[in-house]
Amino acid sequence: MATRTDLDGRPIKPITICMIGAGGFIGSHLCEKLMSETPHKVLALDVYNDKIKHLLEPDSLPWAGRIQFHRLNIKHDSRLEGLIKMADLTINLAAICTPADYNTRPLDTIYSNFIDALPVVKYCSENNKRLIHFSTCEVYGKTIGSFLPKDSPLRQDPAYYVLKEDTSPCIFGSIEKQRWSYACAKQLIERLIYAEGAENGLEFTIVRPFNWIGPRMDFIPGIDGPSEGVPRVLACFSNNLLRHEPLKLVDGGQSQRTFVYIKDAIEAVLLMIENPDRANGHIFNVGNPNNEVTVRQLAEMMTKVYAKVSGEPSLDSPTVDISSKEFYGEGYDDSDKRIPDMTIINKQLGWNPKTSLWDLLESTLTYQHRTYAEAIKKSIAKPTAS
Ligand SMILES: NC(=O)c1ccc[n+]([C@@H]2O[C@H](COP(=O)([O-])OP(=O)(O)OC[C@H]3O[C@@H](n4cnc5c(N)ncnc54)[C@H](O)[C@@H]3O)[C@@H](O)[C@H]2O)c1
Ligand SMILES: O=c1ccn([C@@H]2O[C@H](COP(=O)(O)OP(=O)(O)O[C@H]3OC[C@@H](O)[C@H](O)[C@H]3O)[C@@H](O)[C@H]2O)c(=O)[nH]1
Repeated sequence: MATRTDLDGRPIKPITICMIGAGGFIGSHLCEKLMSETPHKVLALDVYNDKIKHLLEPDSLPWAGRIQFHRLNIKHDSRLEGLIKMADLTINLAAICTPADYNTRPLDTIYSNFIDALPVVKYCSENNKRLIHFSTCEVYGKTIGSFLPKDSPLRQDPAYYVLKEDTSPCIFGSIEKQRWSYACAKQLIERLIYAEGAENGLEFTIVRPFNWIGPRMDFIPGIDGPSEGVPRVLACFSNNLLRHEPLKLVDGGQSQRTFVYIKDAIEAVLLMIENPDRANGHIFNVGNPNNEVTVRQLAEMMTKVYAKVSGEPSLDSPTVDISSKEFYGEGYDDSDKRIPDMTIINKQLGWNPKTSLWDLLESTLTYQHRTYAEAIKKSIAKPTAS
């Protein structure tokens, strides 16, 4: 491998990374990138390894020896501190992060996103280890603009909706709207990490992902996940398309999101890993402000793209409306709009997303079709046990 240099032209020294939650969607892509393009070592911690099996076996892989899987639950495992001590950098991805859980399992959500992250922060701080912690764009909550009258011209003014790391407030709903249990827990762990930096000198970077999507995201209910499970929107809509069912639009699909391709976003994380002087002490939005759609538009686009990649015609009525109460249950609420400001990440790391929404959906739905279409056909054909 040719000598790699950082953004300031200095050679990059190989490091050891303790990656917690390495077996998830983002972790699997980050491990893949680190193995194929860098000399770094990864201690991969998770309760599952299905999504990184292809990187762990067989032993003849070119990166064998550079990635080591440790099956552990950070809630109760005394090996955690030792593994953090062995590494130069810890990346914490572990979390419950599917909205269907926030209002139905608020205790698990708060424990996972705040309490379980505490020892990770503590061990990094006490052992002078650098930490990259995954937070979320949900810490912004709702936009200021959403509180303006519907016909206010100010709603069109970016000052009322663009989300900036250092100036935007965090606006959540009332306590009974348990949707915000996740965002609030993430906000508090961000504040704790920031305080560890300020008072005890912890070297940290906080990442706020804005709807990263791509292959291996979540699960397809009944195929590689529980049949009653509700994953995030990409997997929900993929599941509907694979089963030739209408896509369900929660409360009419009016909420807006910006989607970024996982492979673009992983480039940003690699820049953070390899440019500590530029990344330490910062909170970074990582998203694609150019890929904004309403959820309804996302459904329409996915329907078109899926017809193209599968060669199967779409339904006459491809979508159906459903109330949030019916879909998610009591206590659901939603972020209205999420446009990331890119000033800080541009200035510090020179990063910009590249992939359009159409292109990222095309490669992702090609993957979904190739991975799941046969299994779904078989599961539908199989008579159900009586
Ligand atoms: N994907 C996105 O767009 C997005 C957006 C905002 C924030 N995030 C944040 O990024 C991080 C990773 O998200 P993801 O999309 O890869 O989710 P994911 O659910 O695919 O990955 C999380 C991984 O953490 C593991 N994990 C959870 N609790 C654990 C524990 N106690 N011990 C060991 N492992 C544990 C899970 O098994 C899973 O493999 C999360 O913190 C999430 O909140 C992701
Ligand atoms: O089948 C579905 C699923 C979801 N939706 C809607 O689609 C939108 C996006 O839903 P997602 O499940 O992807 O989750 P959200 O964007 O609301 O939150 C996510 O954002 C950032 C991360 O922290 C988390 O991964 C998650 O909380 C929501 O408005 C939701 O109500 C549907 O209309 N139909």
